[in-house]
Amino acid sequence: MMHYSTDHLPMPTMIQNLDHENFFPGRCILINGPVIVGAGPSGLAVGAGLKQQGVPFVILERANCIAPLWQNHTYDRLKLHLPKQFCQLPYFPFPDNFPEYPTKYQFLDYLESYARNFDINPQFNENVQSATYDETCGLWRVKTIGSTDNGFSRGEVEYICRWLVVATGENAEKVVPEFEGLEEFGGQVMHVCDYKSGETYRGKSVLVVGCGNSGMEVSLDLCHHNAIPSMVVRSSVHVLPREILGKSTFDIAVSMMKLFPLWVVDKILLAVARVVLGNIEKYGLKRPSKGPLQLKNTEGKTPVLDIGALQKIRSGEIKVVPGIKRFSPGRVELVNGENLEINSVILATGYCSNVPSWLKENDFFCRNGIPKFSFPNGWKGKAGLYAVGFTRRGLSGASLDAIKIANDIGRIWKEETKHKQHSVTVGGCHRRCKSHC
Ligand SMILES: Cc1cc2nc3c(=O)[nH]c(=O)nc-3n(C[C@H](O)[C@H](O)[C@H](O)COP(=O)(O)OP(=O)(O)OC[C@H]3O[C@@H](n4cnc5c(N)ncnc54)[C@H](O)[C@@H]3O)c2cc1C
Ligand SMILES: NC(=O)C1=CN([C@@H]2O[C@H](COP(=O)(O)OP(=O)(O)OC[C@H]3O[C@@H](n4cnc5c(N)ncnc54)[C@H](OP(=O)(O)O)[C@@H]3O)[C@@H](O)[C@H]2O)C=CC1
Ligand SMILES: O=C(O)C(=O)Cc1c[nH]c2ccccc12
Repeated sequence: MMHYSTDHLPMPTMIQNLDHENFFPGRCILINGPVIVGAGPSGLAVGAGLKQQGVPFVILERANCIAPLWQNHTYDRLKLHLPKQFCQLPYFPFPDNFPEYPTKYQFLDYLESYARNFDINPQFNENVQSATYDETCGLWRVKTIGSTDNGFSRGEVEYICRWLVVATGENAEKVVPEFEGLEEFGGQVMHVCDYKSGETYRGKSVLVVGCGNSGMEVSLDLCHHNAIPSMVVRSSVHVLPREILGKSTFDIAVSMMKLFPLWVVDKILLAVARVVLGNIEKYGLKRPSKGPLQLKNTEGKTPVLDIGALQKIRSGEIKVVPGIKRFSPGRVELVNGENLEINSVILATGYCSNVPSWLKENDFFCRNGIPKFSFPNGWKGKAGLYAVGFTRRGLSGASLDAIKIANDIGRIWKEETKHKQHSVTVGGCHRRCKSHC
């Protein structure tokens, strides 16, 4: 049993307000405080802010660990591609000995100590199936299917709460496009979220579909393992050097954004990229018509911060190819008519939010599972609904959301519980924020 100590009593009386039509047959738990869905960096950061203010909460996580995206769905050599000061979570800095670009293992160690430091204990193996606002009682009803570590069902549970914090991320599900003939291809096909290293691809021809940061970095990793990657660039891509004269391009862009409008910063970035990288269009890497930051802001498409793939493209070790027409046994036909013999396919075709599949709400989130209002207005909805980590600003954007959300809930919590202070501390005992019904 999780233990959430709090000085505030649960509110069992509210349960009586739930109407009978919405009667739930499974276990039903009233949460005295917010329910946070997702124990990635965003959910942990909100949890830390709430802990600091003494607000009890529950984090529901479908996986059996914190930050499963980082633990289970990233490749071995991954490093953060933004400098460390843009990737640390609120109230708890990275250790001083971390390098400028921490490895994923260092980042994971940090997240573990973050959770430990704030005594955050998510409820693991709780997959949220639906969340509905019940207007009759003014509470959120969050239904989960629980499982054991071996995958056996533990049945359904309904959590009832006043505040719901959506922290399921922009990368909750892999995007797997359909391709003609892929079922006849016969070789190994995997999404990049399951790729660990190029070790098993030595000497093999691998088609990497997609040229975002994943496609580029996996192609580079394949080169390091003497595999032969061909990378599909079906439309366009912005590649920027990760550093300019030893200083982080991202850091430079952030500084420039304080002085100039976005389009000016984009023009400067592109001019500098042209000097540092040369004309990349001659390698098949057409640049989008929108600038890199404008594209990130409007469409969420992250520019590639090059860590070495471009050099391999120049040398021909990574072959850039156009879009896919169809697959056939052991081969792929491209839109330019070229036909390649390949052993495996790695789909670096991106990720998407899963919010529309479970959150029953039409006002705050768009159909693509991202809040309708962009930064800085997309963190708070109506009726106690919040969203963290959906501003297309990476970990630093998530941290900003988390601070605002924790402070907002903390403020309301303090106001509303002020008058109860005397009655709840009777006996000075700690109480759990959960009550069962
Ligand atoms: C490979 C990769 C590298 C990246 N590198 C950087 C970087 O260097 N710097 C940077 O700033 N950003 C980076 N990002 C962006 C990335 O989005 C963030 O780093 C970060 O993981 C976002 O945190 P999050 O908590 O919002 O989402 P996530 O880490 O995805 O966490 C969301 C959590 O919600 C859980 N969940 C989802 N649906 C449900 C459900 N229905 N019920 C219960 N739980 C659910 C998931 O299991 C997951 O644990 C990178 C992304 C990827 C994919
Ligand atoms: N070191 C790091 O910190 C890393 C960070 N990341 C981050 O993770 C996030 C996800 O990145 P990533 O996984 O690269 O996903 P992206 O969404 O950035 O890229 C997806 C790519 O797949 C292509 N694609 C999609 N469908 C098809 C199709 N049917 N045929 C051909 N190509 C297709 C897209 O092309 P099109 O543009 O034409 O749609 C695009 O090039 C990003 O925010 C990224 O920055 C990822 C890896 C490493
Ligand atoms: O790494 C990512 O995917 C991020 O979302 C971090 C990020 C936010 N804004 C950017 C602009 C350029 C490159 C990376 C990012």
